[in-house]
Amino acid sequence: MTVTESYSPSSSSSSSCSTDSGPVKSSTPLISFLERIQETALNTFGATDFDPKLYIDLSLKFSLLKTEEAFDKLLRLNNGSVSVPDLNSFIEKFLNEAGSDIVYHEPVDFVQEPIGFLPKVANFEVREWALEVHSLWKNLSRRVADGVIENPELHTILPLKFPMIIPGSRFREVYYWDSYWELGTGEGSTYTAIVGPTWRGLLASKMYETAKAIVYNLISLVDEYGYVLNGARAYYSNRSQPPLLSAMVFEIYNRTGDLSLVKTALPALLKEHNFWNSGIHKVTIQDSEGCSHNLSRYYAMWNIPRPESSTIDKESASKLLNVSEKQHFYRELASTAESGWDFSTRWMRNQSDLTSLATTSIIPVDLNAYILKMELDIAFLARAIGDGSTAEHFLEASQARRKAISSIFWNGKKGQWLDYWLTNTCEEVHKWEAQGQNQNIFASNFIPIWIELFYSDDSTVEKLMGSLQSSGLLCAAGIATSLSRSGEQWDFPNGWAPIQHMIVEGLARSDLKEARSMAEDIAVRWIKTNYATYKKTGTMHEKYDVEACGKFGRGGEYVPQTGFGWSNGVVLAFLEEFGWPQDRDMDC
Ligand SMILES: OC[C@H]1O[C@H](O[C@H]2O[C@H](CO)[C@@H](O)[C@H](O)[C@H]2O)[C@H](O)[C@@H](O)[C@@H]1O
Repeated sequence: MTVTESYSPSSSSSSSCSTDSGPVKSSTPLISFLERIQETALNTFGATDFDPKLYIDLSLKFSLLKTEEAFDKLLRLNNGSVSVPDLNSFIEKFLNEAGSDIVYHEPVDFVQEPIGFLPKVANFEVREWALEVHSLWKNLSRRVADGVIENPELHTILPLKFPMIIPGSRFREVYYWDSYWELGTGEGSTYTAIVGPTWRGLLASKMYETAKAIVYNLISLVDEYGYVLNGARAYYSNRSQPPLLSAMVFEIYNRTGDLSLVKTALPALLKEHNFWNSGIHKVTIQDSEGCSHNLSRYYAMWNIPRPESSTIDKESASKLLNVSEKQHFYRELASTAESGWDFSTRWMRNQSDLTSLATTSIIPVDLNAYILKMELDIAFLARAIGDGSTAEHFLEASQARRKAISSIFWNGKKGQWLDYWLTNTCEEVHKWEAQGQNQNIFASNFIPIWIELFYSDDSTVEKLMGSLQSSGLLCAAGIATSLSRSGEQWDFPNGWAPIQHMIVEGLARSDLKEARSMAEDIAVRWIKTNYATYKKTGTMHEKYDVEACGKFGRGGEYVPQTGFGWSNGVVLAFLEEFGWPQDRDMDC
């Protein structure tokens, strides 16, 4: 297989700005205390099966002061450990279990078999399975426990007002970009003619109230913080995640025509747009013809270990010698988490060295495609509520970003958009150089095809299809995220695949018949792999099956992840769009 090469845009990989100087959000005393418990638990229980997030998700039974006093009284050995019985009894007496601050919530709009559910799925076996997947929304539905609203200072979970869908497993809170695939997107409104066929996840399940609740929660985060947090925990407040809120509002509006949602959402979307297009997130770059473009990058407001992974981050940083190198690395770790791709060689100067992460020095293709979508959505939604001047302003912004995406990222020879690496992060205005484009292949290089401005251009679609076909990314479970076998979560063969939804969606909307059939082929692979895994393990909940659909593509090397709300969403969305004929079997 093709091996992704280590990437360094120029010989001067350490720019004069390699020391850390960005903004830092303050942590809370509760988080700092839970990190101490985390550290002690590692020393006491040992590293086997140790999940640091478990400890930062605990909540207090009593005040922080009282809990801290009791913790300080525990008898310690030299290495900072406590006896196992002492630590266990402290935890039992003073802390509530991780996950107890969210409780099951019966979704108000769930019915066993919604009217009009997946009308194009004719095959009985597939319908039955799709109904089981649909019923999984119930397993992932939660609301914040009453105790959190009463005493938020005892919890790291944020007191969201509305019910929520969580990814599942160790992720016991709302995640920003996961929410997009859970929500899926909608079809069948009066606007379908304008936007073309679109998608459904929760919307395929006709759970509009649940979908809206997700969006209202995210809006409340923008109201409070100015952006949507990575996830709804206090320790995620130092960064966001790929910005897909506008896409959610757009899809719900298309489906329900709910103007009051649009009116509430618009001010939040404007705030969010400003967050991504000012300060540290904004990068100005001059193209080869001397035109200046504004684009955006990931950049967390944090330069210490991520609290949910603190013990791991410290270990990863241990080979760095001085404080400023460590701070720089910690910021890169958090900024990579902001990208949603934590972690991947996509962000590393040296494939085998995590400390070479350089996310803040990269202008990412996918982020800018999402922001272009945001601009188009804002223009559309503003027009829907009669705000012509905002609509006009954002239409202009979208035209500028479209030009920027073409000038800075597009590589005609490769037929892909390529991430751009900055050579000197200190410059106010960066000068574009051909060698700044990262030539390595990632699924993100294909994401702009999601946007109508690109999928409506036949010659771009044709080039991109050829490029995708020969990329090596097409696997048994659809599109892999990367070709590198680094062992990182977002690299081959572990790369999670929900983003393939956007590529498939763009191809399916193109006027080219071949593009739609390529999209369907990818969707069929994804569905079959999920089905095979489900049949084998009896669940969609974070199960990996190396052998499922092994005879496709890479012959069993690809490890699909069929857990999580977002897998449910993408399966339902694909079934909604392409259907499943009676005579197509489900065998891999
Ligand atoms: O626990 C460490 C990291 O976990 C999250 O990242 C991963 O799970 C998320 C939830 O499914 C997903 O949105 C993300 O793309 C995954 O990489 C979290 O988002 C990170 O910030 C966190 O450090």
